[in-house]
Amino acid sequence: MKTGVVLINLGTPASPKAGAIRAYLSEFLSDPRVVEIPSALWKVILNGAVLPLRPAKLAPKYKQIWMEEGSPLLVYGKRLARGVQEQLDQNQVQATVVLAMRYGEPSMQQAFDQLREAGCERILIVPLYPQFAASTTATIFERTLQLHRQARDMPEFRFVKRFHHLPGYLDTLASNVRAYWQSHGKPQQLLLSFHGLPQRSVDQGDPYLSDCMKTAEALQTRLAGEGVPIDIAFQSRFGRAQWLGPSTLSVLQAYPGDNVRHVDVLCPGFVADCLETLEEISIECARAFSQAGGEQFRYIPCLNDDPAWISAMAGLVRQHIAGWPEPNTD
Ligand SMILES: C=CC1=C(C)c2cc3[nH]c(cc4nc(cc5[nH]c(cc1n2)c(C)c5CCC(=O)O)C(CCC(=O)O)=C4C)c(C)c3C=C
Ligand SMILES: [Fe+2]
Ligand SMILES: [Fe+2]
Repeated sequence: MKTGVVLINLGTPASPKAGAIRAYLSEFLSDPRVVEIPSALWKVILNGAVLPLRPAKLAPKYKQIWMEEGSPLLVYGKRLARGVQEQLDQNQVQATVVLAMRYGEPSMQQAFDQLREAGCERILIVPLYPQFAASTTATIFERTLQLHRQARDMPEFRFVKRFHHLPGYLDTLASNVRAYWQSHGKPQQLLLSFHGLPQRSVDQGDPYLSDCMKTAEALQTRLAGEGVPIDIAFQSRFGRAQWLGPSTLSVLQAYPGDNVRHVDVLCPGFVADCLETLEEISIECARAFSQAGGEQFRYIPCLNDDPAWISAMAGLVRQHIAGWPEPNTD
């Protein structure tokens, strides 16, 4: 019985131009799991203000972070999928690994077509989000079934809900921070910045905040011997509703007033660098910190294509596909 593995991240525009950004944002922000205000009202705001204005503002930002091979989120995703495939092959684990994006390309539909053509009857879905949120992880689960709504014959699915507790994920993050400090020296403060979420989602039972806090505690435990204080904050607020706080920007702007002038920022909720880390944190937040009197701002990169992270992901995949019973094909 053939097994397929789909590693799925959020998605990113096909090019750093306004037209491609508009197409991507339109698909992303039309997902009712992402923006939960009444759909008739949201359609007016999305088509009347967000889609006409935001792409032009984002285009120069995407251009600044674009790599030779494409958008960083996609480039690192491809490297991760290739690395996981190599590790499974080396260990004689028979599975086909593909990368997909929830919005844009390579699409989830393309991934399922590829796995169906390869004859995969079991599919493991791995959202590339360590912490569960309905707006990121659940929408991938839902889309998986939606894309098979017309199917007369379906594969078996397994869904990985989250992996914030995975030792290989936490250990690699902690050892990267330690290695960074060994090469560059320690800061006065380490700030863990997670992507934000509307406060309402958490009040309604989304476990995202709790997952982020558990991740932060596990990193604090691993880095306790270093003597660097650790704070937690939430970035990338979108829209006017109240989002989880404190906001990364406000924390960074307040540090110099409290005599914290050397800060390192790590974004443990992103497994790959992207617009939110390379532009919002490394450029915008760095500038705001300096304008508030900060002296040294350093951004510690995401796990990206780190070999230890690729091994951790391959291990997670192996754990999930081991012991998956052969379906009765009689
Ligand atoms: C890591 C987890 C993420 C959560 C949780 C999340 C929630 C969330 N995001 C938006 C709106 C936007 N996010 C945007 C970019 C973006 N978001 C994530 C991850 C999470 N989002 C990533 C990895 C990226 C980067 C994509 C890239 O191309 O590099 C954007 C687009 C950029 C912008 O316009 O600022 C928006 C919009 C909402 C509303 C939300 C929860 C409700
Ligand atoms: Fe986001
Ligand atoms: Fe952002």
